[in-house]
Amino acid sequence: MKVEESTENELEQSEMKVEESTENELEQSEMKVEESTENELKQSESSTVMREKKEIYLVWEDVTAVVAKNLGKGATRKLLNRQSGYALPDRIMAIMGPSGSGKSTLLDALAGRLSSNVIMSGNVLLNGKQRKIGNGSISYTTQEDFLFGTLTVKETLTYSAHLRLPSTMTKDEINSVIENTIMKMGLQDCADNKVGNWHLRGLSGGEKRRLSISLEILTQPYVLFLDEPTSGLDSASALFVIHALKNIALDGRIVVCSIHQPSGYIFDLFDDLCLLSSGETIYFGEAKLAVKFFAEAGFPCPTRRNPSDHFLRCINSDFDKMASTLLRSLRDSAVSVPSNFETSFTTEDIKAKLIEKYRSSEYSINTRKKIRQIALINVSSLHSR
Ligand SMILES: Nc1ncnc2c1ncn2[C@@H]1O[C@H](COP(=O)(O)OP(=O)(O)OP(=O)(O)O)[C@@H](O)[C@H]1O
Repeated sequence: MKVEESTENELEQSEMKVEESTENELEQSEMKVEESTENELKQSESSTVMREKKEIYLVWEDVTAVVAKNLGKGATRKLLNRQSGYALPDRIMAIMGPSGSGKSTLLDALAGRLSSNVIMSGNVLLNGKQRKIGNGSISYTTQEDFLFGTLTVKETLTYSAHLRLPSTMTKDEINSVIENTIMKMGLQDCADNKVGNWHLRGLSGGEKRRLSISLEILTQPYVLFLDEPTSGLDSASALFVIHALKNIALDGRIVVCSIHQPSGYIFDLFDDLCLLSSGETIYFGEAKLAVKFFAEAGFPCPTRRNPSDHFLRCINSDFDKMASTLLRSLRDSAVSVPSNFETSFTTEDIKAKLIEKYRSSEYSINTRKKIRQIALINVSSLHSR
């Protein structure tokens, strides 16, 4: 009897154990499925932030910006006059022009961050809609670097990433975004260096600028606006910054930056050019075709001269004073004055000719055509982030 009882007990117990363990296993496997589905969902949500490539189109048409003069007593001053253009993904655009020509104003108008005293008319549309910075689609980097001197590069990015990336992202995913950003911006060698401040030796100017840009690309905005990203940098650091921006553009983003006077190497990296003078368009189109446009307008770029130097030499009125002083001294010393457009025309004349020429040129016609074509594309709307 006892043997029978114990065998029965053992059988019962072993059956219970099997049932229990099967139940546990089932529960565990159910939990695992739930967990992995949740993880997959989270991953797909975060990969939207990490890898999303969209069709994006930025167009602006007849953008005019005006400020009141004399404390608003009627008179106004035009900062931009009927600017039209478009920017496409995978391309980097330079807004160039002499100081005060309206580069920052145009950038502000496109990014929707004009000062309250500036009145703007015309349209700026991103995928057919007006947008402002602040929803994650658009980022804007100013000339100044606002960074904490006591944090390292990695710490700076980590703080910002945890504050700005979606809460659905796991720690590992956030870390991978940070690592990718560090690689993309070439900050690997200084990732553990402190930013530095007035009493703490830290990053170089170029590294600081690349870190500032890194903070903006963490959230993978569709459009990046940068105001003079190379100002104050030596030529190698400036080239590094523009190279990094070009790589960001090639990731399916639109990159538009104002730049004062790029070196030949840097100019060659730009796909598109918007050349301004006194708020007027001198040229808008492919950067490499600008030399052809200037030649067609009667102001060919001398061989072996940096095109951007030539363009600014033609439209920067500051050269007039220098040219007239030089001419006077040549005449006084009875030296024959060389005859070229630089001595035959004032920059005001050259500017007027170029503005006129551009308005009736194929470049201007093509720009309008392209803007109309873009308006007809049924682009998907962008997510606000
Ligand atoms: N909010 C404003 N109120 C009044 N005038 C303004 C305002 N913003 C810009 N301006 C004027 O508009 C002109 C163009 O300024 P903007 O900053 O766009 O030029 P820029 O080409 O970027 O010059 P820089 O290369 O020197 O930065 C300047 O004469 C400037 O004083």
